[in-house]
Amino acid sequence: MMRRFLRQPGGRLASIFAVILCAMSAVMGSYVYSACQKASADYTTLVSDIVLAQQATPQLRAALEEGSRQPSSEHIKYIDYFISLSKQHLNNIQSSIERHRYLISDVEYLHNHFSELSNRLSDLTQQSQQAQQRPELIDPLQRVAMEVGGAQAWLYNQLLEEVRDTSVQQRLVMQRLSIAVSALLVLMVSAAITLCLAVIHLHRQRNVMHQLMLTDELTGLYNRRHLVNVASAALTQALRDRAPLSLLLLDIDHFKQINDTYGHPTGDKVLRQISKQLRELSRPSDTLARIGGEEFCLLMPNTATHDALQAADRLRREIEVNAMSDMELHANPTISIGVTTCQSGSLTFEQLYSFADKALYQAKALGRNRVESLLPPTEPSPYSELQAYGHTLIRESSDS
Ligand SMILES: Nc1nc2c(ncn2[C@@H]2O[C@H](COP(=O)(O)OP(=O)(O)OP(=O)(O)O)[C@@H](O)[C@H]2O)c(=O)[nH]1
Repeated sequence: MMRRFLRQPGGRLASIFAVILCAMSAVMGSYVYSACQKASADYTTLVSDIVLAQQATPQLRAALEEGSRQPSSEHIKYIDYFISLSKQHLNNIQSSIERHRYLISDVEYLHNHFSELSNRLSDLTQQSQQAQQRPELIDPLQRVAMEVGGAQAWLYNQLLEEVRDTSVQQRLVMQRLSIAVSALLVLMVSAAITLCLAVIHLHRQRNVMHQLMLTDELTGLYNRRHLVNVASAALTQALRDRAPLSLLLLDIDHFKQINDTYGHPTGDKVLRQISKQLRELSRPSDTLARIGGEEFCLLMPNTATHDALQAADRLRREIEVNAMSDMELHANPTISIGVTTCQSGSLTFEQLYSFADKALYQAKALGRNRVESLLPPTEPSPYSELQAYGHTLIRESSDS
């Protein structure tokens, strides 16, 4: 079923569309997922940078207190180390913010505070270097360092609040985006499924239409259009293989009487019943069609006249004996059959049909419920075979 669907151009198109939609959906889904992951990782990095920087401030304060108790160049070096550590943290945070500007909504406002703090830390470094030469300068150094530490703590608190606010907003946006993308995915997949179902439906409709075009509604047998197509191909093949091809024309006898006596619905039932029997009695390789009101045609590839006559007589007898066993008709309907054969010659279907039609006409004229044959002029005569079955061979005037 799937393979048949894919073989159709519409089916292939729908499948390609479905695959493209699914691929697009998967790409969008994974893009949103990785964007969420990246934002969360960037946020964690920035927050941990700020927390580390915040931890350096009390360490500096402790070093200053220790230094003021025992002012020595050793302690001042220690203070200097924490000042440069604070500067390093500040630089890290600045470059982290530069790299992930989207994590903070108002960067410009913080920018001035960063430059001011950076300048003050540079001044503090100079002061601590002077204090290393002159330890008595430890008090002014401590006073300024305390002020800078306060400014640092304020800035980092502000920064954390900013980052948290932005992160909450971004999480909200991401959640909405995820919902929108999920809805879009569902829509796309539904569209792809709907498209595939529509193509399958159209494909089925087309098959039904095709079937209706080739079959007869009442009996379910093939119609004349299909028979002509199959016959043309079979004649070409027969010519190529130099093989015989026979055509039987079957007509129900006195069908008008059946209609008149029992009514049209019974007539239809007779037509269906005879069709069913003809179908059961004919070979699968033969093509059986209803080509007129009560007229049928059986195309028999690879069948010589002798075999075609045998088959025709078998059909005639079966219909006469069994056709209407379950219907209350006064007498079983009978059929007359005209047979012709194309002995690997180059005939058209119309030509072949006219020979079978003439043979049928002869069968009707000779009393009905019988088989007659007529061969194309150039074909060899199966006269001796026909004698054996008690049939009459009608010869073309040109042939006799
Ligand atoms: N019930 C029914 N009758 C149909 C259908 N198609 C054609 N007929 C009838 O078939 C009858 C054919 O009548 P005729 O052509 O005179 O042939 P016949 O009565 O069989 O006589 P012979 O063929 O000479 O034996 C007509 O009455 C048509 O109305 C059909 O689909 N259903």
